[in-house]
Amino acid sequence: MKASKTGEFALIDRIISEINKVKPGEWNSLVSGIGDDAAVIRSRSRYQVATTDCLVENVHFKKSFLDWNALGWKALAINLSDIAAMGGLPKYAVVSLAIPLNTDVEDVVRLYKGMLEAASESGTVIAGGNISRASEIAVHAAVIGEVPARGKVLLRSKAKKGDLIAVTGRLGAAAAGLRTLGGSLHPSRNDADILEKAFWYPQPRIDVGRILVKSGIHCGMDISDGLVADLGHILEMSRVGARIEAARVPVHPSVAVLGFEGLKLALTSGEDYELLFTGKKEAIEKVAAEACCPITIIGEITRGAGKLDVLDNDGKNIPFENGGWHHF
Ligand SMILES: Nc1ncnc2c1ncn2[C@@H]1O[C@H](COP(=O)(O)OP(=O)(O)OP(=O)(O)O)[C@@H](O)[C@H]1O
Ligand SMILES: Cc1ncc(C[n+]2csc(CCOP(=O)(O)O)c2C)c(N)n1
Ligand SMILES: [Mg+2]
Repeated sequence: MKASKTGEFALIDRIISEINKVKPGEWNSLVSGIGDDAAVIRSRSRYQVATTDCLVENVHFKKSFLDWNALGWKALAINLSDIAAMGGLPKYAVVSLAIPLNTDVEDVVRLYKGMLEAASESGTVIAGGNISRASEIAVHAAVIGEVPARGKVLLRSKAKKGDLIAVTGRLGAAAAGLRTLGGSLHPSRNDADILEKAFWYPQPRIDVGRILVKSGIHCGMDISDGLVADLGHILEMSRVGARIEAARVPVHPSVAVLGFEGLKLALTSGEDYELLFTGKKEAIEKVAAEACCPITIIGEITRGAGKLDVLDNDGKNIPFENGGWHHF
């Protein structure tokens, strides 16, 4: 059967079942493997975390609005965000570059300048990589980081009934930025600048990730595919349900002007790379007092296994046919 028919997550399940048949080598050191933002590996008194993600032309961006410096920033930032989503500190990155033969060398330099900005802001060393020619541009990165104290890690499987659900920052700006760059949305010049920047320059929430674990939060992930879809992963892995109040979702001000369409972008469009987490009210208040960005409580974890209700002001369920991005 073709990947386009099975869907992204059924394909990953198939990969998992092949891996589980073999379980080679240091399998016992794996605290948490496939299923979270990064793999967690036991190492002396610490945990190591490892992740990989990529940006591919015509999937994650188009040549028509490509900015090489921004591509470099974003390719590393989306990986740093996965480390942040585990409560980790990034340490080393390796980068695999696929570029067409006629790529300008200065554009590659621009790409690396963008990537190095993200690396130096987060204290990450670019330690190596790979290069290949290709028909379309693709930047793959992998990052290794560490969680300084064993057990103090954010997992998708740790949501508990009665936990409150919270997010960092404001949502929907990256998706509105993509539409602005693609020419299907026409905001004011000022909003266009803000939204395009949100699309190209996501800010990995590494500091907040550390604050979360220090404040007693155990469950978190980053929002790459869309809030509804990503919360779905937490519900599945934690075997719980959730109720969200749409009016509490922090829609980015440059997106809120779009009304219900703006709310839909904030709930289902992804690429904001904010953190989504659950925990006790007191722990979330501790986080809010320390974090450098807004922290908003949007709902509650419930018993109903896998069931997610997004409620409007009248307490009615807002249906979402497609809660987020799927590659297949
Ligand atoms: N080709 C693969 N081989 C092994 N594991 C995979 C593969 N692709 C994905 N996974 C694993 O499946 C899980 C889900 O992957 P996914 O890419 O959706 O997560 P993510 O990187 O956190 O999200 P996003 O890519 O949207 O930022 C992760 O734990 C990931 O490690
Ligand atoms: C040209 C173009 N069309 C659509 C999108 C939207 N998009 C692509 S991948 C993705 C999820 C995150 O990626 P991943 O799951 O690979 O980490 C989203 C929301 C885009 N960025 N560019
Ligand atoms: Mg991924």
